[in-house]
Amino acid sequence: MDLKSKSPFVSWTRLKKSFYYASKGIYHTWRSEQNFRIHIVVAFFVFIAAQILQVPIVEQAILAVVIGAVIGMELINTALEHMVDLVVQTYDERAKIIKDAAAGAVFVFALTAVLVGSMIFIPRVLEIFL
Ligand SMILES: Nc1ncnc2c1ncn2[C@@H]1O[C@H](COP(=O)(O)OP(=O)(O)OP(=O)(O)O)[C@@H](O)[C@H]1O
Repeated sequence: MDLKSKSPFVSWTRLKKSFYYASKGIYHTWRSEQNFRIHIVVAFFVFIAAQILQVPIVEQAILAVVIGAVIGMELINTALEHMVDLVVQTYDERAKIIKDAAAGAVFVFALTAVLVGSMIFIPRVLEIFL
């Protein structure tokens, strides 16, 4: 076997390409999905609030994980919506189930993020006002 033709352990060109395509997917979702834009803006303000309220780094990491999960799930939801639209051009009950279940998954993640955010922020905000 020709060893030179073997692909390297890490190809920087391929790595750069995959980052480029991933950023295109994120940009497309930002342009087309209102919920995605809302999640990103909320994430930004949560980060600012965490700095102002001096939330400990471990709790900030937990916030980052739940917010990242919501944003990632929104991207998967967008991919699924496009996949369904590519395959199904007419009304189909199965298409409805796929889209509704994917939207439901985003909703569950978003509710979890709100719950975690409330657990972290509400006691601190109450401490300021009470
Ligand atoms: N081909 C289809 N067959 C049956 N129901 C569909 C179909 N396409 C969409 N639907 C229903 O319409 C809803 C909205 O679908 P749509 O593709 O507009 O997504 P959306 O949730 O509005 O996404 P977006 O965030 O892009 O606005 C779906 O959740 C589903 O219930």
